Amino acid sequence: MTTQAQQTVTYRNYVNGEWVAASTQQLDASINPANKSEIVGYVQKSGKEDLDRAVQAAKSAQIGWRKLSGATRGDYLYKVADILEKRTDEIAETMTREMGKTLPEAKGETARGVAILRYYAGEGMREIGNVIPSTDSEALMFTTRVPLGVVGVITPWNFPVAIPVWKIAPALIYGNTVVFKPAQETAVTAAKVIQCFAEAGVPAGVVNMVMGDGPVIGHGIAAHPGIDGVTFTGSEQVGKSVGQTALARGAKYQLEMGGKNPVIVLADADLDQAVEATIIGGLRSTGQKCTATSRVIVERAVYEPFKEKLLARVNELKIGDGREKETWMGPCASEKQLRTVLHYIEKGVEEGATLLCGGKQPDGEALKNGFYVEPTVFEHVNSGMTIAQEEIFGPVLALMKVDSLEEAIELANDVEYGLSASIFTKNIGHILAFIQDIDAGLVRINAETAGVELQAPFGGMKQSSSHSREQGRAAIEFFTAVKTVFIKP
Ligand SMILES: NC(=O)C1=CN([C@@H]2O[C@H](COP(=O)(O)OP(=O)(O)OC[C@H]3O[C@@H](n4cnc5c(N)ncnc54)[C@H](O)[C@@H]3O)[C@@H](O)[C@H]2O)C=CC1
Ligand SMILES: O=C(O)CCC(=O)C(=O)O
Repeated sequence: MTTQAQQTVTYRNYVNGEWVAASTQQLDASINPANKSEIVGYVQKSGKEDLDRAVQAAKSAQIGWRKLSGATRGDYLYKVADILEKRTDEIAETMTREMGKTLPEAKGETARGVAILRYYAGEGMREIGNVIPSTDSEALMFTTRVPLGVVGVITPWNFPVAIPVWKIAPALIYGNTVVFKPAQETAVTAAKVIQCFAEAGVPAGVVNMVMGDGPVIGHGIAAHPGIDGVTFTGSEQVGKSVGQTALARGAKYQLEMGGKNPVIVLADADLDQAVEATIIGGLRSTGQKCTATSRVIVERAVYEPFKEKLLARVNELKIGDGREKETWMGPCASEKQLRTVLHYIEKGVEEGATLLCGGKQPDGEALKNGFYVEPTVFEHVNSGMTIAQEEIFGPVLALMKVDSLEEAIELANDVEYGLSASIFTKNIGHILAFIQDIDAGLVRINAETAGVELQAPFGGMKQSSSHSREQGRAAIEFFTAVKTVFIKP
């Protein structure tokens, strides 16, 4: 019989084409949030010296990588995609064990990583500039694009495959080299993604991974003079400090941060469709998506039937280990996240909202060792309450009642964030008003607030992002700089 000690692997940093232990000789255990006594793997707790080596490797590899044709860089990404695709089941299983989302969700995310790699592989063959008529009739004027140089990639734990891939793939295709710092909570999954780059033969130094704590390696990336651009996804507080640190030394930065995403349900909505989208948008991945539905704003005429249908569906959801077939919703990704969610639930009750269902850790022998929380629905929530304003990042929905579309949009916009927003209605006039007036980077009609597509721009308004966009062709704006060229015979 194999023991856990025999099975538990130690994952190393990837620097200059080699798997290396951190100079600190310190490790963290990455644990399974569905069963906190299960160690998924040991990961490096690196120091500044490890980061310096990775930056040096990325710098040395940069010119060689930039000088390859886009098509050749694309061929490497196609190879990475093929390898990731072959390893989908294994990597998805690791993701579920390491951060708790259900296996079908983890498989879907890994498949999305494959599709993103292929999308950006093709990008190596697409145009990178425009010809602009010069006022000099003998001259040729055009724009072209060049890479930034070395890009630092700082990612969270909620999409441990998709987010790193949607940052690393465009960075590489446009000719940058990368220093990647994954969230420590999901560093095993990240290491498996980087194994795919290594196995595909991506040249040494082009992709480097340094695991470690945010304030050490994450901050170190933002502050490092050898890093030309920093792309970050995570909390608003950390994002802003990353942005300020990068700006202070004149580096380019891009931040994707929180959301407080509303769904509006109008009186003429298909209520079954709206309920299903609210459940999926709000509670899939245990509500741990920046695009998750958090506020549910319902017109008075349909409030009661909507609430009844919603509660009936929520009460059916099966909580459990994401590896089990019957499980609909897994645990929170970490103890810290569980504490945050419970804190917000407590705050909701304290501030006078009415708890309709959930609100606590579920009972049951099978669940007592994991970071589980019940899907939770509040009503009588007003905009002044903390649960109506702050990002919870957990399976918590706040119901709010309104009398008109205008009131609904006003309420929806009454937060600091502006990432995604949905409306359920059949009225074209209401749809057009919503598209026009809602403060959100992703505007969704008769669809859940989550559900990002890789070929379209992704990003938010207000405090949700640094006003930049990721994914699709929009990625070229961050990962390259424009040169305007004027040629005269
Ligand atoms: N927009 C999104 O997709 C995400 C939002 N969040 C929000 O953030 C809250 C806290 O989650 P955390 O994991 O603590 O997020 P976080 O913002 O602390 O972590 C995100 C990444 O930043 C790194 N980091 C941490 N401190 C840093 C620093 N001082 N300088 C540079 N990098 C640093 C982390 O190691 C991780 O790689 C959640 O409750 C949720 O509200 C969390 C994850 C993803
Ligand atoms: O909804 C999605 O698929 C992406 C969400 C996201 O980027 C995030 O939560 O960080």
